[in-house]
Amino acid sequence: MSNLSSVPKLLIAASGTGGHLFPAIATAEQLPEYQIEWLGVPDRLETQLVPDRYPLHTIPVEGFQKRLGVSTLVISGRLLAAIWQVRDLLQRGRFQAVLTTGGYIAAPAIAAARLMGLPVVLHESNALPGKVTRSLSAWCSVVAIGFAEAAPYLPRAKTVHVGTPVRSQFRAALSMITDLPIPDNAPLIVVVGGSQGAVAVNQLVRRSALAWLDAGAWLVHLTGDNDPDVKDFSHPQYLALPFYNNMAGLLQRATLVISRAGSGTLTELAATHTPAILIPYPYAADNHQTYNAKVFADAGAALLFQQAELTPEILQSQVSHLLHSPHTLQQMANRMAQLAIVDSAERLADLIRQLVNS
Ligand SMILES: CC(=O)N[C@H]1[C@@H](OP(=O)(O)OP(=O)(O)OC[C@H]2O[C@@H](n3ccc(=O)[nH]c3=O)[C@H](O)[C@@H]2O)O[C@H](CO)[C@@H](O)[C@@H]1O
Repeated sequence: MSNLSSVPKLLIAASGTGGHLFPAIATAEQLPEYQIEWLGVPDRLETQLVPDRYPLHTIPVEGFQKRLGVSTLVISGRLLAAIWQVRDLLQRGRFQAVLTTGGYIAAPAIAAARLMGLPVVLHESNALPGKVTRSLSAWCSVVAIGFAEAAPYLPRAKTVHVGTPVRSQFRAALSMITDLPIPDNAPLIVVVGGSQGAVAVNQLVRRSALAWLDAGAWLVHLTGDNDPDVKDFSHPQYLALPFYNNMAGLLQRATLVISRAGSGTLTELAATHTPAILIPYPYAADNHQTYNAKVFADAGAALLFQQAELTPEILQSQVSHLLHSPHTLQQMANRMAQLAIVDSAERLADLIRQLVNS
């Protein structure tokens, strides 16, 4: 029988969106010799994705955001209480290290681990690191970065460029999209708005799509489930879905993707070598999606348009032009492939092993 006390234990603090959870799950899968437990927030996506795989502990952390009527004293009190809870969890569970992917859950996780002298790896997937990463990076043993461009924003941290881990569906032999009736040779445009959908992109696409469809393309439009006008457009070659699971198969089959510029989707586009038109979410914190998109545009893998400057006419003509330019699309696909870091999950897992064993 194995001696449980010799099994290294890792606490993963990752919460919120697919962009924070998928890289952490992919890394956990590369650490089969570890006993892993998860720290998240009640009612967030982790409560659906994690409990089947790892024990999930939750603490309420949304209260750290400065809001009208909530004093700094109250916020500090909540943060201290959360640090205390995490410290208790780390102590009772005899964890040896912490991995976090940023966001509000990262603050108490990093503080508690460092107070106990445990190594902490913070993974930052965006080209412009988030506020929590910028303020707490110096406390972490290592900040693993998805984009090399993030390093100059973290001058006091030890950074290692590992890329961003993708879900296992992107790492296996890619599956086909047999559940969608798309003819084999038809050009396919896919629209993705991040894990929540993007209403403004949806409106632009519906006003531009007819020309692409009439020219023979098919369109899979992942609308999210907050779009009130989703029934406003229909066409035999147009499929609108609130969410789709087999993203690896879909992105690989796509001729061109129109997307927001979240780091998760960008990393997946690189993994499947799929050319893209990127429309950064204009209200993302510190406009970080523009920084992500610029990395891909500067590399020649994608075209970048700010939402404010993009009319349906411009989008329609840009897409039509690309669909008639197979050579340009192939070049963009090649540039996408050059941006992919296929062993990112292994690199991040190795970083954790090195710290725990040092
Ligand atoms: C609005 C906002 O601030 N979003 C941020 C959020 O990303 P958010 O999670 O919203 O967006 P990402 O592009 O990073 O990830 C979306 C994920 O959802 C998946 N998906 C999407 C649609 C669908 O139908 N099926 C599906 O599986 C995508 O394949 C991808 O894996 O955290 C990321 C990581 O910090 C940031 O880079 C993003 O800027």
